[in-house]
Amino acid sequence: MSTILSLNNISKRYSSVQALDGVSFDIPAGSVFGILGPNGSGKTTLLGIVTDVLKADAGTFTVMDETPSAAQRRKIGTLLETPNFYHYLSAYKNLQIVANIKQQSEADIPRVLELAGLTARQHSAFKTYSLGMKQRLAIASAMLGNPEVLILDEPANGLDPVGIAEVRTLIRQLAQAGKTIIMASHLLDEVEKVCTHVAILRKGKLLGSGPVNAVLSRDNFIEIGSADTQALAQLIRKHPAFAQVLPGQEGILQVTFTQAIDPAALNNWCAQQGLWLSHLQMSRKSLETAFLELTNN
Ligand SMILES: Nc1ncnc2c1ncn2[C@@H]1O[C@H](COP(=O)(O)OP(=O)(O)OP(=O)(O)O)[C@@H](O)[C@H]1O
Repeated sequence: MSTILSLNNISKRYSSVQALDGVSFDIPAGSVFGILGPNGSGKTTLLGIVTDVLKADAGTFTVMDETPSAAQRRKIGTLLETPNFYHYLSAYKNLQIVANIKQQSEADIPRVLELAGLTARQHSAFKTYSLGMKQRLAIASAMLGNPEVLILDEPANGLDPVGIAEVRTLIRQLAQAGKTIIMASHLLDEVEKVCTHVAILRKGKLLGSGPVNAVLSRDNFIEIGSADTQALAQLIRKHPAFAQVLPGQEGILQVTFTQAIDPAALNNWCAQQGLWLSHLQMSRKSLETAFLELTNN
């Protein structure tokens, strides 16, 4: 997978506040990349820098392996704050205005309305829209010109649960169509549900980045048990991916491996070595637990 955006040691200070402190990570093409962190962790500042609204004090970034240029910026659609749509005008008319401001062809309007699932209501006044429809229209406006990359700041903010679900579906559809989505969020749940990758920020510092599963649930272990716990403990140490074994309750062993382990394959391997498992269970530290551990020092 190639890289859409690569950040190298980005720092930014506002008088007494170090909003970003040497942040580096890569965003793979085709990912739904969540920038996750509590309020004030520097997410909006980071998005501001990569969209050229703000200037970093130090550090560099590349877009599609090149120093950012005007041509590349056109490949990025951004939605950093809710656009001021005209309440009495229809979705279509509002998009005409946006297209004219952004100097983009009005011919693209039907396509983005269709993407956002708003074709049937395109001639209704904006004020008659639900919260979810309003946000979908905002995303549609960012998609004018068919950019490869879409940057969204807190796309679920202020929405009701129905609206959140609608926006989530739209983001998934855009990702399926091959777009890279970069979104800031302070909601772990949101990131877990739509993102493939994540970078976690706290007080301007990067705590970790990579595929959601790798960053947020590193402590996967498997619980195993058999009639002869001693023999099992000895055997499991010989497994090619063995990392650690800890005694659990009632003769159950908690085993961690150096790589992802398929439970069926593990069961099969034990049987081949002459030991039958009476207990086998995957145990994954919840994303929530892992996230809290990461963010609370
Ligand atoms: N223009 C500014 N002047 C001074 N301090 C600022 C300015 N903009 C942001 N900050 C501070 O920089 C830090 C990072 O802010 P930023 O908005 O990037 O965080 P965030 O993670 O996006 O938070 P939120 O979700 O609340 O917007 C915060 O402490 C904030 O108060």
